Amino acid sequence: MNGPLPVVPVSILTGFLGAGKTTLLNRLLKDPALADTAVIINEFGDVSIDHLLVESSSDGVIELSDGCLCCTVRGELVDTLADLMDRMQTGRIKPLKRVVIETTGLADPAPVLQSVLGNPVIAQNFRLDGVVTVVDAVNGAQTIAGHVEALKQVAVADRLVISKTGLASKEQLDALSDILKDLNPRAPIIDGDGQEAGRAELFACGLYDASTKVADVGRWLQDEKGNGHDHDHHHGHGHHGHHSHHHHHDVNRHGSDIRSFSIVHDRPIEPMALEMFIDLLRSAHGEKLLRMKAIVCVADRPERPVVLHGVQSVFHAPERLAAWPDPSDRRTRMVLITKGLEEDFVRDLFDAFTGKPRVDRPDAQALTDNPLAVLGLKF
Ligand SMILES: Nc1nc2c(ncn2[C@@H]2O[C@H](COP(=O)(O)OP(=O)(O)OP(=O)(O)O)[C@@H](O)[C@H]2O)c(=O)[nH]1
Repeated sequence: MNGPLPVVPVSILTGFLGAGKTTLLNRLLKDPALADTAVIINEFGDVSIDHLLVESSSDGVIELSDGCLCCTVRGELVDTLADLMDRMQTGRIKPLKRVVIETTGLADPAPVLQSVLGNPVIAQNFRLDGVVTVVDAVNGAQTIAGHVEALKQVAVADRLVISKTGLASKEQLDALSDILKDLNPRAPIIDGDGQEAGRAELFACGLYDASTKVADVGRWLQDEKGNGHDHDHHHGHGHHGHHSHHHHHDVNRHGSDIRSFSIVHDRPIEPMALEMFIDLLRSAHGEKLLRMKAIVCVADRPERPVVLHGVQSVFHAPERLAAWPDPSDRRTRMVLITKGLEEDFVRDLFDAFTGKPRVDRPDAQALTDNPLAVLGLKF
């Protein structure tokens, strides 16, 4: 007869939108020491792209449905962990050595931590091993100043990984390190490009201990106690699919002007049109574009999709994949998270460049001649 299964360590990988969580995770999953790890990812938006981009040799990637882990999907996280335990106990999956939960970039980590720490059933089988927070070297300081979630993500961390160090100046890096040390004096700061960030040990933090963090962390966790998943938990992500209609908007959670939406397009897009669409969006509204993630069918090589990542005004170099992750679905999918930028505006812009005729909107030529036309400005 088998004895009880060992308690499985759970790591939380967090960090603001586009900080580099999935990139780090992909690197870490190559470490053989992380075989038998289940990865739970949670993505904003009704069209998911992340699961296509997490490279895992096994089918150990579990995607939580649309919504944010710290709000609507919190109950689903508890159910997923319970289900994993059930599958291990009944021998349907091999015993797991670790579970990694990658949160959405807007997740407030306190309720996520509380789900693992505070649920009696979960606590019998899983223990919170640590929180690894990725901070973007270029946008980090500004993001922490502008978004309370980013600040909390830093404060609760056991380890802080600075990503994109190669894109930042020494001054930027020094200033960011000072901010991080202020918010979380005990967490080691790790260079995301270094060897240490790519090894399984990054996750082995020891039992999570809120008392080693700044005093606020204990209070946040305390505040979350009693906030069960079926409560009337307010949030303000706005329009992300079927969850949004029965939720109140709470500016304290994520800001009422934050929107998440997606664009799906089923014809290949001309490279020039794509470039102009991105260029106009970025140059006119970069600061309102918190995140853009896309897998695009480009007309020059429709069999090899292009992956695009925008993080505020920074657009990373596009990547051509060798093939479609799921060959049966070659549609362009784009997920955007914006702050103070309306969905209709972005859709109109996209339609203008992809040739959808609209009588009442400027077309691509009009926009290229006069980009301000799209702003709806009248002179
Ligand atoms: N140059 C450079 N680019 C990076 C680094 N880390 C991430 N990126 C790029 O940043 C973009 C966003 O990276 P992701 O790993 O998708 O970020 P994420 O935090 O998972 O994003 P969300 O899940 O949307 O919040 C991608 O284009 C990455 O290639 C880094 O260390 N250096």
